[in-house]
Parts: sequence; structure tokens; C-alpha cells
Amino acid sequence: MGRRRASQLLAGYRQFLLGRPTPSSHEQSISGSYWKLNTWRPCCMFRVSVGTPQASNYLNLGKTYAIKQRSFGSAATDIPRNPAFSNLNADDISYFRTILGERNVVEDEDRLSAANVDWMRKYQGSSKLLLLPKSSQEVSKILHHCNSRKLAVVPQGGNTGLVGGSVPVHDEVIINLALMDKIVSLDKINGILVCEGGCILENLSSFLENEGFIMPLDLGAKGSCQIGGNISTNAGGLRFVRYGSLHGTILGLEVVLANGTILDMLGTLRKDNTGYDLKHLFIGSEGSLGIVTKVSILTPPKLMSMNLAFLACKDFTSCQKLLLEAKRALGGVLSAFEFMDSHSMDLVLSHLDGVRSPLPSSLYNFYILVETTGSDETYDKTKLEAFLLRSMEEGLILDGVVAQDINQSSSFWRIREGISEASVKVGAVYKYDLSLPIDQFYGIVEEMRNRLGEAAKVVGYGHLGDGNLHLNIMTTRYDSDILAQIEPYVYEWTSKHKGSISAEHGLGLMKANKIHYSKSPETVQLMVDIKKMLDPNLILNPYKVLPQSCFN
Ligand SMILES: O=C(O)CC[C@@H](O)C(=O)O
Ligand SMILES: [Zn+2]
Repeated sequence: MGRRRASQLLAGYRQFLLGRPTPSSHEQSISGSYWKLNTWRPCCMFRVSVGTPQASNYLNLGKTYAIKQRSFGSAATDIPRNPAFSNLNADDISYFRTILGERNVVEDEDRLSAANVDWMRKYQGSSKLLLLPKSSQEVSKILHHCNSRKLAVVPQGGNTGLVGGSVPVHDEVIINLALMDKIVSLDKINGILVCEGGCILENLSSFLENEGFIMPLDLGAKGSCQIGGNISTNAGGLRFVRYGSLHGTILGLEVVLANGTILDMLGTLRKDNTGYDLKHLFIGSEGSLGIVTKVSILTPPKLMSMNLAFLACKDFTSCQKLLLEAKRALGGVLSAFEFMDSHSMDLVLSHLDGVRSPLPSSLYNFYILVETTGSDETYDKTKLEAFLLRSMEEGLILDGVVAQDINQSSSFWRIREGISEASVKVGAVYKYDLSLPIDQFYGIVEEMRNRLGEAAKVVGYGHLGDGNLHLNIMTTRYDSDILAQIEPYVYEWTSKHKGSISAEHGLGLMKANKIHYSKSPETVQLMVDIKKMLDPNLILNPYKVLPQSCFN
């Protein structure tokens, strides 16, 4: 296609953009972080009462097999309580009161109900105690006591996880760092932020933005999730394609071990090769090796020129080619490359009030969000336009719209970030978070759709730029027959294609027994040895991450 045709295309495209309706003020107001706005209070770990299940329905189900799926489903995970653990008694509670004060030792049923259930209301524990320490020393005293008494604990951040990692399985004592939310320091030359583990991600982002920096991490749950929890799960999110993993951006950690030792690894140096870099053991260990109490993180400068395009593609091959083209053409300014299929789009549009597609949604099979962030508005715009133009000429993009202002940007992100929220509205949702080679990326979605037919809604979306697919399968109720058609098929398929069964959500309770699909027996054994060395009584987040059978 010649230059003339190409510029005609772009001109038509621009007209098309300008002709599109701007989202209404209602839509604008609901854009942003849904976990914050619709489900959770931003600076508090307690669930807003609307839609919260009454956990007391579950609490007395019996001590031996306490985990039940929520009321629209049957029990799916029955793990016996480890008989080596003690039961909480009145002396334990009085001791906790002496170190934390009356208010921060919570036995109130409503508050425990919220802390005992996960965000999807899929995993349900029966803890009788929630502790709210205010300092690393208090965390240390709690753990020292729990370890000597063999009381199991579950570290909990914003409780926004998707694999049952942050809620008790039985009666584990819940330790939440919500009161440890102080910013310790910011090195304004290098952008190195030091803060406590209970800081809410969105609060950190707002603080940094005022100082001319941004968090290298951004996710839909930002309004509720805590940085300590993000680190413990090694959360990926929307900026990963640009700023990489927390293994790269975390410079130091303070961690409290199971026996109460405070491990000071809170370095603020970019380079430090003195011995083993132990902080990496705790990034992604899901609270099973220690509790992250302080964090030192490298934060990139805030760049003022940001563009966001919402694009439609006819098939998945075009999405793949578009990614390659975006990496080539946009290089250093590419800051997000997110993908969703038309089924994801339909899900959001039919379940979230006030969300509208900026494109005629029924016409296209796939949608891509491409974001650029740079420091030169003209240069960045020119680059993006050249990329869009070439991709249109090549037929990779069928249609598209570039956000004209911050409100439009938010409304585009709202669609992508709203998929999770919409998925839980259907009823029961089976979530798979897979890393896959790009040529295999969408195959499993199509296979599951064929396999399940009318019995389930199957959607595929995720961080295409990082090779991370979110496969969500929804039914009105949890159903063991459906589950049997999904698992182990999805895990076997992923393993066969050399993927990972957990790209960014962790293993938690959901996939503790599935680790062998992604890790060799020798690797798992070394993990078990490390766990036993750091937590010999196995009190930290039991039943999660590693198969229980490894400890019998
Ligand atoms: O709900 C999910 O499956 C994915 C959640 C999150 O990682 C996302 O990328 O939206
Ligand atoms: Zn994700």
C-alpha cells in the first residue's frame, strides 16, 4: 500500500477518533481501580459490607476439613489440619494484648468474617484471631510467640489474591500489616523509596507522582493491595513489559522470620554482590518463608507524555505480529501491551454498569491496548502514529481509537482492568494464570472453549507483552464435573508447551499440589529443604505453595 493510501487511512482514522463519543461523566467517575472503588475501602483491609458473605455460615463447619468453596459451589479442597499445630488459648490472646494493645487484637466476628474469606469468596478459613502489628518489633514478638507455641499464622496484605494464598485454611492466626503503612524515605536523585510493607500500592503511587516518580508496578487491585503482599506474590501487572519483575526493582527488604528474627536486608544500592542475594528468596515465596515488613524499591521517573490506543484485530496472528511491530517501532516508549478477546469484552460490557466499548464491540475478535510513556510529546506521538499507520496498512489493525485525554484513557483501562471483576459476577470462576510461548498463547483458550461447549463461558486476556495469559472459565455454580474437564488438562497442556502454571498470581492454596507441572522434583525438594530450614515448625502460611505431602 502506497504512502497516499496510508495517509488517507490515517486521516479517516483520525476523523473516526474525533467522531467517537467521550465517556459520560458517570463512566469517568467509575474508571480506575475497581477493587478500591467497587469492592474495598482504599486504606483499610476490611471488606465493604455490600456483597460480603456471612462467614459465620462457614465458621463452624468442623475443624478437620474447614475449607469450603463458597455457597454456590461444592467443597473442592479438603486439606486436613496439621495436627502438630496448637490451638489458640486465652493465654495467647492475653499475651498478644500485652504486646499490641487491646484494639489491635481483633476477635470481632464481622472483622474476622472479612479476613477469613478471599476476594472471590472462593476460599474460606475459620480463624478466630486477627492481629494488627504497628512495627517490625511487634511482628517479631508475634512470630516468636507463635513459633514457640506452634501456632500457625497466615500473613495477609490487602487480601486481593486469586489463588487462596492470603486467607487461613483452618484456624491460622491472621497477621495483617495494614497499620504498618509509613513511608520511611525517598532518595529524590535515584528514585529509591523505602517504606513499610503495609503501604497500599495506590497510596505509594500517589505519593511518588507528587515527587516526580512512579511505582514500577501497577495492577487492578492497587486500591487495596499492600506492597508487602505484592512482593510476597511477586506481582506482575500492567507495567511489567516496561519495568520488569520485582526481582529487578526491589533493592532491599526487611523480613521477619518464623522464629521472630528480624532480617535486615534493606539495602538501597543498585549494585551489591556481597554473598547470596537472599532477598530474592522472599520475593514470590507467598509469606511461606517470612513476613515482609519493609521494602526498598527503585522507582522510575514520572514521564509526562503518555498515549493510549485501543485497537481491534481480526485474529490472534495479527495480535502477535502487532506485538513484534510495537516492540520494534515503539521500543523504549512502549509501556503496556495488553490483550483481550471479544469474549472478555462482552463479559465486561454485560456485567459492569456504565462501561462502554470505544469501538463497535460485536465486530472484532481481539482487542489490544498499547500504551506509550515518554518525555517528548511530539516525538512520542509521531512514533505512535507511524506505528499505527504501518500496522493499519499491513492489515494488523482493523480499527482503533487513541485516547484524547486522561478520562478517555481511564475508560479504556477500565475495560481491561474490569475483566476480573466482571468474571466473579457470573457465579463461579476458575482462574488460570499461565505463562506461555507466544506461538501457543491463545491455543488453550480455543481448546477449552471446544472442550466445554455451552457448559461454560471461556475468556482469554492478559499481558501479551509478557507472554502471560489469563484464562478465566465461568459457570453459574462450582461443579466438580466441569472442574474435572478443566484440570488437570490445563496444567498438562501448559507443561507440555513448556509454560508456567503460575505467571504472576502465585500458587497459594489453589496450586500448591500442582507445582510439579512447572518445576522438577529436585527443584521442589530444594524448596522444601529451604522451607524446613527457615520455618522448621511450618507455621508460616501452611498448606500453601508446596504440596503438603512433602512435609509428612
Ligand atoms: O482475574 C484474573 O484472572 C487476572 C487478574 C489480573 O492479574 C489482571 O491482569 O487483570
Ligand atoms: Zn494479570
